Amino acid sequence: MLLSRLAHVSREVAATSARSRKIALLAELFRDADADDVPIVIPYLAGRLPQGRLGIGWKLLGRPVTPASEPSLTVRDVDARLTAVGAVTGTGSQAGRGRLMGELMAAATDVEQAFLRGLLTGEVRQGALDAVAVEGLAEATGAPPADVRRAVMLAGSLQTVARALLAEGPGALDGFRLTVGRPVLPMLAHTAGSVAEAVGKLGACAVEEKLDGIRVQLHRDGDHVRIYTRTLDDITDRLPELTAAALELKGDRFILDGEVIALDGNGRPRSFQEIAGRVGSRVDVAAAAASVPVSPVFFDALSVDGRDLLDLPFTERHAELARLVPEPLRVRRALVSGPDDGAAAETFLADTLARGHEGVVVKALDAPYSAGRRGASWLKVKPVHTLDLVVLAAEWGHGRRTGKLSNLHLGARAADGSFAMLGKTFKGMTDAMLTWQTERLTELAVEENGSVVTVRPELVVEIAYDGLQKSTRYPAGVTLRFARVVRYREDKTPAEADTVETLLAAHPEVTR
Ligand SMILES: Nc1ncnc2c1ncn2[C@@H]1O[C@H](COP(=O)(O)OP(=O)(O)OP(=O)(O)O)[C@@H](O)[C@H]1O
Repeated sequence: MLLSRLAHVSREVAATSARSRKIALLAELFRDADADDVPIVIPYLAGRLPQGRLGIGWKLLGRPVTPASEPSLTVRDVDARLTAVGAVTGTGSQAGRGRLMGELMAAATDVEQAFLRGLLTGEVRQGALDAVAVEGLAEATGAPPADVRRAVMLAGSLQTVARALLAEGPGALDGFRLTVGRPVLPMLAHTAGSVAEAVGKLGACAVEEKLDGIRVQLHRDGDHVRIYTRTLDDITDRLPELTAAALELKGDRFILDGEVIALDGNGRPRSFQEIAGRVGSRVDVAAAAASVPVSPVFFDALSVDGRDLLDLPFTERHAELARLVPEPLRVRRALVSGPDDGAAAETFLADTLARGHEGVVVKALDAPYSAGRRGASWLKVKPVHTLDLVVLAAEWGHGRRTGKLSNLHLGARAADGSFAMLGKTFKGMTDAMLTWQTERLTELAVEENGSVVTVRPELVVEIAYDGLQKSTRYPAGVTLRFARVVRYREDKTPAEADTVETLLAAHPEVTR
């Protein structure tokens, strides 16, 4: 497929607000795409690079190049050329990269150049596009949209499903069933302001401890155990304790969902940083396991003995979990019959906080498992408000912070897929964090204007704040009070950052 086709469709999709028109445009595009174009076309449409990071900064893109008069570049050419730019390293690499980028831009028409600039600086990012693309794909291939959606949920990737559908037709969907050994995206939670609000919304529910560790999905098939993160990375080799624990359980074919945590000598949870460090360390696993031993705590069962449990109500999935997993390895919970029983939920929250955990997750008893979605039937309640925001820019620091990128510009997702700036912060950063963020943000830089460095919106940072206040200076009409950095969330993509809409909904006192 020619890049020019994609660039024009991308422009038209962005320009129309009608969902049905977007779907029709994408369906036409998919009809013309080869299965091998898909791994490039889908991320490009959403404004993502299949290579992830390329470190192509604004300096390389800054120079204008006369555009080609006729389109000739295919999407696969462009992808290969960008991979080549990313591969140039070492002394003189900046000049080498500049030359390759110049050649690419010279081969592109003006519409293609604009598309590539947007792609490389993160501006074409269209957050809400994946859902529309699923519909477009269904229309192009004659597959039922609901079946495509479920296949995407189970495959954890639109690209994988699109490629199979375009190559083999609707029959390819049979290959995407819940299977032990193939991870699925985990179900996520919405936020509620209080336990009373959560119980009021859900009625009969389980109130569970919210453990501040790392989400894990554990697959066991006989003696084979695999462990995946919420981004579906395989971390089996880093957590030998989990494999051992899985082999002790009663069943021999299952998929469980849970959290890995570490406890100190007094049985209180160790910090998230210690667990993250442990899970992130690949080198001397035995030494890491000796200094920070971890254990799993499970809260859901997705498949048992080859039976897919996803559509069963939580009560039934939990009964299966309880059959396989002994109580000490299950999350602590209280069953609450509804709002009249709210005091029991409050007591459980207070007790959970006293034991050092960060809050609770309130779960509807009758709800299915919505893999890959932020289901309305899981509501988390934490006393400290935090938001996951995207770093849009950073300012060079002064004094002790000279040479470091310090003051962060923070954005939440807006309805159109762009990011709306909510405010700035230079608080809460450790020295190690400053060094790390300076390095990462420099790689992501797209423009430098005075002391402000604009970056590709890729880094997600967790921010604590004391409240919202009205502000005419910021696009959403509000700004954060006393925002401070808690930690970077490298396990989250910008598409998972909090939205302006949910933020405003959580603060009716400001928007009234
Ligand atoms: N009992 C539990 N049930 C479900 N998730 C739990 C539970 N205990 C801890 N968690 C963790 O909480 C997360 C659910 O919150 P959410 O979906 O908003 O993700 P999150 O943004 O990572 O949450 P946060 O940033 O508040 O930790 C899960 O991904 C999981 O890692």
